Amino acid sequence: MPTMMPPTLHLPLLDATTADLFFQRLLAEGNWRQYQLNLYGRTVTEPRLIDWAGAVTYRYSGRVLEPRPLSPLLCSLREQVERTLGMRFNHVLINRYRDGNDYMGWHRDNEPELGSDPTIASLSLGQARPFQMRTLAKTDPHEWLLESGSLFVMQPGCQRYWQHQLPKRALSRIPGERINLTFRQVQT
Ligand SMILES: O=C(O)CCC(=O)C(=O)O
Ligand SMILES: [Fe+2]
Repeated sequence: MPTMMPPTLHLPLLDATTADLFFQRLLAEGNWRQYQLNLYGRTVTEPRLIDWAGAVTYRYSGRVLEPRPLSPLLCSLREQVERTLGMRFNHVLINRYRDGNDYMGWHRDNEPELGSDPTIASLSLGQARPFQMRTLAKTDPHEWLLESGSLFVMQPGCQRYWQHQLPKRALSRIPGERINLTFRQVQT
């Protein structure tokens, strides 16, 4: 049976020193919020903190993320990502995982506002963490280690035919904090 791989790119974008500098500055400047979600009638606390910025409203996971200007720091990161990929992005969703207990379960980024088959560019800063993808048939996941400063790109096909997750891990393996920025193009 042939092994299918999702159409992704994984490349180094920032050196370790620069990545750490951006990590520290984002930690300090972020407007971090931990949300409560309503899951089948139960209220659960989301196992991570989030922040965002973008020129347009983005309806994400049952909430409305109002437009917010990108800080100079976020503009500079977006510019590096756009220059590297030759693409434009008008929104950035920022996830902060305090340690291995924080995670994001299996999902697709398939909100209608992202268009039918988007490219999503994901920049990792801080603690390296495994990231997994599996087909909709839930076949064995592929796994990558997303290191600080690396850019992981989910190209068209990924949100249509694959799910992804950032799994929970023992604190002994994942003691540190990670920030992830996902650059998206929200349709207007
Ligand atoms: O933290 C990550 O690497 C994944 C984040 C993600 O999947 C998302 O924001 O939709
Ligand atoms: Fe996602």
